[in-house]
Amino acid sequence: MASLAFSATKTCSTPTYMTFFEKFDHVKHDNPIFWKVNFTSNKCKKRDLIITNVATKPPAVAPPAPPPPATTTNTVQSKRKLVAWTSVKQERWQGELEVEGEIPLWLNGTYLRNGPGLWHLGDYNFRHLFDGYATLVRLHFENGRLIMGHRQLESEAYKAAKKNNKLCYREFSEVPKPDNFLAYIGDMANLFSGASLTDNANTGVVKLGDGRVVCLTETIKGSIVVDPKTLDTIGKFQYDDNFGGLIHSAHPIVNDEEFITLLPDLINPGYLVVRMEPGTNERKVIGRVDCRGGPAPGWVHSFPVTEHYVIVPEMPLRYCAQNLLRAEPTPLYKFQWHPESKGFMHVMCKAGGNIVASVEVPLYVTFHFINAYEETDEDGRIKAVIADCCEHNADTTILEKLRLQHLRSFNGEDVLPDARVGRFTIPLDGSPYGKLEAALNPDEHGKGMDMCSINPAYLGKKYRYAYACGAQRPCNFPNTLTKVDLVDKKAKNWYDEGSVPSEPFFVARPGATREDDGVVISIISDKNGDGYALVLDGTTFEEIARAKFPYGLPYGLHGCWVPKK
Ligand SMILES: CC1=C[C@H](O/C=C(C)\C=C\C2=C(C)CCCC2(C)C)OC1=O
Ligand SMILES: CC(/C=C/C=O)=C\C=C\O
Ligand SMILES: [Fe+2]
Repeated sequence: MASLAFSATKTCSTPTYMTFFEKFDHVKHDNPIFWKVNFTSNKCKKRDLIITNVATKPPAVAPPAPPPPATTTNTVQSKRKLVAWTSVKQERWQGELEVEGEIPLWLNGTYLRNGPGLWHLGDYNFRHLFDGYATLVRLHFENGRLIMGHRQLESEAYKAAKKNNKLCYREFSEVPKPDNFLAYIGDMANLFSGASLTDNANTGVVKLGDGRVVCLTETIKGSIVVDPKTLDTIGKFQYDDNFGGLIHSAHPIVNDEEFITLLPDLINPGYLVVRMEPGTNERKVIGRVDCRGGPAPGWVHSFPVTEHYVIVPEMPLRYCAQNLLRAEPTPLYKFQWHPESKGFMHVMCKAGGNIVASVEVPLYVTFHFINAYEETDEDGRIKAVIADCCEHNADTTILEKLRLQHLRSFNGEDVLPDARVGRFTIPLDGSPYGKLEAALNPDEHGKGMDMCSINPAYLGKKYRYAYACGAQRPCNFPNTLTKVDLVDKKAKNWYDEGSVPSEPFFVARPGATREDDGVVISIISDKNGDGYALVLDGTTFEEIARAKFPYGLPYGLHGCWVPKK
């Protein structure tokens, strides 16, 4: 494997992590290049980042393209096209960025974002967005300054793939090819035991109440603890309980008090609702929901909670054991669409595990719930639960639209399926049906709606604002940032033509009393192949700062905030 050396030097007298020299493994398809990162100004407020190609190391085999000239300054050689859907350029990088605009001085802490950033092994290209090996990105904000870093997560799946230069574990859509029939039989056995499933925790990253930072995916074994300062992989998060099972929701509800998740039961269709306290690794049962439809539980990529309840969605897009066993992906991957099985929403009491409502709702497709809350009558009695999600109009084609080939081949056609803020109203008076309606006119956000966040202080409570990716059409992927006002039923949109923004992440100003008093952070891949961190004002949704990366980064999924201690 070729290697890459980085030297980042600076003259300013601050953190030691700013000066480093490391040798990194470099993904095969890029030329080995030495980059020198210089901070030419030692004024701590404003600095100039000059990225200079200082040397090119002759590779063992002639490179496919000539190396960039040795004297180029202020430029990074790029292919001048969107890099959101191409593998990350190298294992890791860290350095301070030049900030345009003003980062609020109160914004002190670290935004971490996880996502599938490496989609090939040698000449073999993965097919689906969700297959890539996890790339962590770190934006460390301190006194108006910004230090960026990225690094590959050292999961067993990633390490084995690098070592053997082939896929060794089952990813979202990719399955290792058995060498012979005996290996095929072994693989089937490993599938049932979970041994062949990936631990490539490429979906999200959460900060537990005890400070541990854990990367997650849909497989339980893909829970991996990382160091938020260095992005080092610390090791597996071992759950100290006997639930077994192979999968959980990719989006647990996490705050300083608890970690709640759903464990789908594929044998007796249902879900176990479990809770883990900070400082422990032991999940305890809150209760169980039996599915009302079949033949398997609905996919629970995420779920919402209110102050008193856990809402368990039973989506007609259900896990599918046959598809799990297939070597080649189906259009719905590990799932199957069962409109005849209907869709349901169940409401479980957090305290006792009893089910207080279980209603049939219109068919729906969602990855992400936004939030939920309890609606009370004049006497303060809870009469309904409201649950909002990014809803794809009960159309499953979004899963196919996230194939890399599709994402990489935008030709100006408007091919992103419509989505909306789907608002469920779940009555608690014993009525058998719940409602599902658009919370606002989807034209407000271009009929694109996914990758959402809220002010975390409003988790489970009546709230007004949601942040998400929307659409400015024509497009093949959500390409705007949108702030949705669920009371005025209006949206404010940010758009940069040809760019792909990642999930907008809200961070509240310490001491804030207004829901939208804070900033929204997103990472942008632009049409020139560059990338930058963007900070918007949470209230006006206007840009307040941006900081360009040395090179564009691949698209990423979900993030978390680690406040400065
Ligand atoms: C979204 C999203 C994709 C990514 O999924 C990763 C894996 C490996 C998922 C695997 C599976 C399912 C999606 C369904 C059931 C079985 C299993 C193979 C575990 O993680 C995400 O969050
Ligand atoms: C990127 C995405 C879903 C991610 C799941 O974690 C959906 C985009 C759709 O419009
Ligand atoms: Fe997700």
